[in-house]
Amino acid sequence: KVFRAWQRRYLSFPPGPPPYPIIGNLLDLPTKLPWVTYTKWGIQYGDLVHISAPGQHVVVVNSVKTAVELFEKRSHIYSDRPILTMIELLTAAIIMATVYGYEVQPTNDHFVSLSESAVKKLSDAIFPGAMAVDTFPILRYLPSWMPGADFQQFAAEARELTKEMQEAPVNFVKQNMCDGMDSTSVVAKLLATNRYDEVTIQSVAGTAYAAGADTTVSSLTSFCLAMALYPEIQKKAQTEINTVIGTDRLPEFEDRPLLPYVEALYREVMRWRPVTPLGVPHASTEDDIYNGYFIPKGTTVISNIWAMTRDESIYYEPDRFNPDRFFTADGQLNEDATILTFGFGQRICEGRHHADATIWATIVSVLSTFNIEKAKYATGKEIDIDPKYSDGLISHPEPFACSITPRSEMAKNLVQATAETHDV
Ligand code: HEM
Repeated sequence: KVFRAWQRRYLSFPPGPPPYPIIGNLLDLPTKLPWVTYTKWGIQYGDLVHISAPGQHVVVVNSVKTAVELFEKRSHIYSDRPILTMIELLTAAIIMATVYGYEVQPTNDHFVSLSESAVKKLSDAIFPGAMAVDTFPILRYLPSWMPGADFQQFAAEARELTKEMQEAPVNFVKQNMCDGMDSTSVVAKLLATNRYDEVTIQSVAGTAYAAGADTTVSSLTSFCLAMALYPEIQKKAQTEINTVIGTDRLPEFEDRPLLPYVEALYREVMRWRPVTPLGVPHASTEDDIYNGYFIPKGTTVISNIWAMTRDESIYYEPDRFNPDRFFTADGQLNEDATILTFGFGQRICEGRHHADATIWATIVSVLSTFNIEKAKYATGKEIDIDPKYSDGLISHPEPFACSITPRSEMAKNLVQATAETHDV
């Protein structure tokens, strides 16, 4: 105890922007694209940046090396999750396709819209500074009509959305089971065992869906964006696929080792625009000293994956989409195969193998069958793309115009068959 008191008194926190009395760095906390500000602070203050708000210590980790030191080598300390008042106000977890045996409609799907709205609410609320109520938990007791208490309204809406998102698809599965149409989906199997209560099943299924769907879509949209912006890279990958696979079948997982350029392109999609630029916050469960700095128990520890993927000592011209950076001088794939956007240590993404397989399979299938290009005005002039990304836990490219056209007979037949199935 005495030693701990000594530590607290004589060791300093890691460097960071100077705090004001009482409110700490409250006014410095960025709410828009926070990873950009954190990256600038990283350049100014170093690998580990400390910021504070009343009752809250936050440490931002800006390099892979420090992330490995804290989240992996000291995983017994840095593997908890912070309790955010705002998230508590929303109810815990979110939700939903293999899980429910439900075939999503090609457009305007009700369940998908429900979950997108609820995930967006959660995503907007998770980082320090996003919600004043996280900094001053006492604000939760403000009546909802008070000025400044609009988060109450936000929380009420999010709670309602989350509840509906969790309940609606499980009810759909129950109906299908009654009609004898579903015994294979995860939810149907869990319901059939009679071992778990329905709310638990709703939460588990919802969490898997929420964690997986939006993230994967964001990566694949970034892939389309990169292909529209870098046609020569798309061509190079297509040439590799044509040479190795030909044009009369789709690539399969067994072909993966034979397609190194596609592999590098996949790694570059995940690096160029990391879906989770600030990971998901961890929290420390013990006081710790790192490099002579004091990190108190309960600190929120943020992995600045954006900064790690912009590290110019590893990734030359980091904003350029360039799969060649993953090759050695003698043309072999290099060892940089870790996808940083899946996070670190004990809390690393549970669904990373699933995501890796889904994203790779979609990328290689699209490359083999379609051309993605900038869209054109009626005059034939190309429509410029100025790719902006959204805020929040999961960052998405904002909508952009592009043209997707079948490039092989096989693709044309596929498009025709899909159009007939969906009557479009
Ligand atoms: C591009 C796709 C994906 C990305 C970028 C992604 C990213 C992440 C990140 C950054 C974390 C937190 C890691 C950390 O705390 O350091 C995480 C956790 C998690 N992910 Fe993913 N994820 C993706 C897809 C999926 C999929 C497909 C599933 C499920 C099928 C999934 C399930 C989970 C779960 C359950 C956790 C919580 C792990 C824990 O807290 O212990 N994720 N993911």
